[in-house]
Amino acid sequence: MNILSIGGSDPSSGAGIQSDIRMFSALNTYTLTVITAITSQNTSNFGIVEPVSSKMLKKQLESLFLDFKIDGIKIGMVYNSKIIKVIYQQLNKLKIPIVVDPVIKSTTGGKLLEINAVKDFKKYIIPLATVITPNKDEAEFLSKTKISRKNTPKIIAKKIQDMGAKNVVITGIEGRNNKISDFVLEKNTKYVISGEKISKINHGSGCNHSAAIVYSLAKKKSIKESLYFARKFTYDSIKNAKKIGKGVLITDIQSEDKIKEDLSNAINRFTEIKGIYKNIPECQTNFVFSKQKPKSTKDVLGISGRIVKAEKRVIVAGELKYGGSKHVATALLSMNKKYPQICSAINLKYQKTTISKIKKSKLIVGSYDRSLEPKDVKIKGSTIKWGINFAIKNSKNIPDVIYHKGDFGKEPMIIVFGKTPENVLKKILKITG
Ligand SMILES: Nc1ncnc2c1ncn2[C@@H]1O[C@H](COP(=O)(O)OP(=O)(O)O)[C@@H](O)[C@H]1O
Ligand SMILES: Cc1ncc(COP(=O)(O)O)c(N)n1
Repeated sequence: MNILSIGGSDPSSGAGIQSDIRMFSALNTYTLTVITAITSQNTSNFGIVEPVSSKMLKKQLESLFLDFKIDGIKIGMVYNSKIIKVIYQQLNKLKIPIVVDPVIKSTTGGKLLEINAVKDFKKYIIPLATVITPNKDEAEFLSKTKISRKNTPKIIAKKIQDMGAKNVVITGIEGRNNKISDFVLEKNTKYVISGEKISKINHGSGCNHSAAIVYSLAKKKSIKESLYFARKFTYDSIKNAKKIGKGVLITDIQSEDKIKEDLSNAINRFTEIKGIYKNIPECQTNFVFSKQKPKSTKDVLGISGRIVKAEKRVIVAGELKYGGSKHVATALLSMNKKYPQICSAINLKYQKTTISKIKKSKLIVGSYDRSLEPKDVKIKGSTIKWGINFAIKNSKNIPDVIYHKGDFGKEPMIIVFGKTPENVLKKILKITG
């Protein structure tokens, strides 16, 4: 998936284009970027702004539209009227989700939109928005109305919707009991997404929120699903905010989320492989991905249920959890001990046809014979560890696949290994179907 972020450069990478690259990368998404302005800022102070020329902006956009399929666009800092008009000319005919984050002032007080550009912002940028995400201050500023008992968030959101945005989210409305809420106005419905307020002053949460929304919309999720996803994503990024500079904290995403995201994407794609149900064994399938240097199955993410066969479909029963898999995770741990770069694995049904496809596809295959298993291994219940080590010892290179033909009362099995779930998936595509 390719997402385009149009916005300002923040050299401290806490917000703007650089923050978007970090966030989209954490979501496993390729980021295209068009810079509207260069800023000098850090976590304490905002310096100066140098907008790019209309010509430079137009050329950047054209070069991307000529080359890439773009699945969604995020618009952040636009700064002046000239920039606004070029963006409008280039984007107004597009039929992909566009999320507008109306950045007006930075957390550190810098001006991100010239006062005399506000009119054009309303005229040209707001109507491009599939979703617009003003925070409370920005919503009040754009609607020229203070939120009060009389002027509810709904009234203010409606004013912004009337400027042309399809869906409006007013973020960061603080409530009682340490709650922070986002008010949502879709075309025909309104709702509030509420949650716990984290007491951290941070830089980047608004950028992360709009980035996560466009990511989810580009994946064809509904507005509501995307907003819930973005809220959770942003919450995690604030929770994980770090003191990198001397001033405000910079939001970040834990790498665990990346592990989850990568595995979850691969599992979804696995379930969509045509005819894959034929490769699910009686004991069902698990797909795992470990942290670096895993010590136990607790460091291995897997499905707490299994991927199960339901007639000619496969479905994921259970959720992703560390420690969610026992058998496949144990096999992976043995493999990872010898080859630390191998962090992902899946088990598939043993079939002679699959083995011959594996051999033809030039993948490296190892195997073990459970009937040769020493008695003490059986008693200790460490069959998998013994088997994988046996197969590794007898293989000159890193095995892509290890299988065994079963034993009395034990189902034969194939395990495919790889560095990442994506890597495992590529191998599966070679040997199934
Ligand atoms: N301290 C906080 N604790 C939890 N969630 C927050 C906090 N601050 C903002 N959010 C949430 O983060 C998302 C981004 O909003 P916000 O930070 O208000 O945007 P902006 O950076 O434009 O001010 C929203 O979903 C908002 O509710
Ligand atoms: C280039 C650029 N774009 C956006 C923001 C707003 O982010 P924040 O409100 O977190 O300062 C920023 N500071 N700089």
